[in-house]
Amino acid sequence: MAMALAAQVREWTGIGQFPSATQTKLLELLGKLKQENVSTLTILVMGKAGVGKSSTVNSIIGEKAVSVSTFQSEAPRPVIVSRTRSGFTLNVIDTPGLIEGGYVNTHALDIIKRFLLNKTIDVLLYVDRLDAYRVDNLDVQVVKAITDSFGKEIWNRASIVLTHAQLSPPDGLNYDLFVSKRSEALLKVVNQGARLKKGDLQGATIPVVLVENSGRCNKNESDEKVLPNGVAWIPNLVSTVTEVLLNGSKSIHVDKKMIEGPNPNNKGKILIPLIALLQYLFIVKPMIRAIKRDIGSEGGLAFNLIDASAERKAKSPAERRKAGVGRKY
Ligand SMILES: Nc1nc2c(ncn2[C@@H]2O[C@H](COP(=O)(O)OP(=O)(O)OP(=O)(O)O)[C@@H](O)[C@H]2O)c(=O)[nH]1
Repeated sequence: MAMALAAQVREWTGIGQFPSATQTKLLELLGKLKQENVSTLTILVMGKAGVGKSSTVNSIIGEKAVSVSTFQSEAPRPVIVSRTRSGFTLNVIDTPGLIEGGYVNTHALDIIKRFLLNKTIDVLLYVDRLDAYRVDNLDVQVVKAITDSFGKEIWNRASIVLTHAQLSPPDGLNYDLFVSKRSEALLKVVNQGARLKKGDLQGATIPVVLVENSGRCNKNESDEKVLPNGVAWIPNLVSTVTEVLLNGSKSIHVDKKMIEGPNPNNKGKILIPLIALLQYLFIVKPMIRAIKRDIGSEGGLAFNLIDASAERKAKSPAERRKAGVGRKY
């Protein structure tokens, strides 16, 4: 199995597709990782369906490594894309959308968790679109599902990616203002869904990065794809990933316990037989013993009382006999 996986790791030739300015920046970042003794980077890409997860994977790798579809495929499965470059291995895991028919697709989530068994997630890219104007409870549920699966700590290793970033905000709104409003809304969703408390995050906040996967993305004079605010987004995305990786928090290792761990909603149900056993051993059994003891002693006591009153009332020997005084019980 390990050999089969190793055989799939191809040379990261896609990097050569980027304009030289982007290549230089990417190689600089890889050099920085090497300095920090990081030789593997595994990025997990998650989010709702159709938000641009697969397109973002392809943009990072620099080639059409995973298929991009307008419609969700029949049997969605996670896909790992692995590439090496001078001793460094980049793994990007694309996952199926987490929402189906207005609900969190727990089946898809289960498949993702099983796929990740024994893998270590270095960075989570939580993808959504920039050109969406509201957040709702479904967004909170997606974040909650991710948190329930991998723990709150995963948000220490996360970055929010907003696709479709080449847009003109409505009502002539300033681009940066629009971006910050949308970012705030999503950060709120993450805080709410993950129930993050003060101090839960290693850094001050989860970084938000903008992505424009379209082939029609504007370019600067160095031929790099740029956003309306002039930022060359591919090196910016990789730079943010590097910062998250080196922020001092721990990577998330997905073990058996994590994927088979009790759903927090079922915790109570699992404890029921144990509580019943403890109740039997420490409450019911001692009660039965006490009742038995009481019956025994109460019986004797009742007979003694009859004896005593009969003895007091019985005057003649006949009366005493009739009352059973002196009879052995
Ligand atoms: N204009 C624009 N279109 C995008 C962008 N990212 C993705 N798309 C388009 O959006 C559609 C869905 O993209 P995917 O990358 O398949 O989205 P996904 O999140 O992987 O979808 P599922 O696998 O179904 O969950 C495709 O038609 C893409 O071409 C973007 O940044 N800008």
